[in-house]
Amino acid sequence: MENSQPLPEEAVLEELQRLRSSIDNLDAALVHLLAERFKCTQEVGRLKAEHRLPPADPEREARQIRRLRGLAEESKLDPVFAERFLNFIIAEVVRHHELIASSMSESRARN
Ligand SMILES: O=C(O)C(=O)C[C@]1(C(=O)O)C=C[C@@H](O)C=C1
Repeated sequence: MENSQPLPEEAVLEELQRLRSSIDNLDAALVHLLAERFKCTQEVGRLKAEHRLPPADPEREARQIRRLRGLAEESKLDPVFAERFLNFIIAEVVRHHELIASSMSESRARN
């Protein structure tokens, strides 16, 4: 900020520490949320494999992206970033679904 007085060094460090402590809490929340999301998607993967449904559902993905972009805009988050982030997660989920499907089809072939 151009017109503000420089903060004394100790106060700067305290402010940095305060912000980093919030960032650490938020990062922990993100990890917990992602872990819960992956628990759900693993169940979806098993259900899809059991019923021989395709791992990816592009129409569902298009709806999710549209919805998330809208939420991002409302929250002043870059919608391009939100879309990339969701695509990154979904790509990993689809990879898990494919692994579940191939291990299920191998075990079907053995029995
Ligand atoms: O909803 C599904 O069908 C899922 O498999 C979950 C999920 C997701 O991670 O949200 C992953 C892959 C699909 O292409 C769509 C969505």
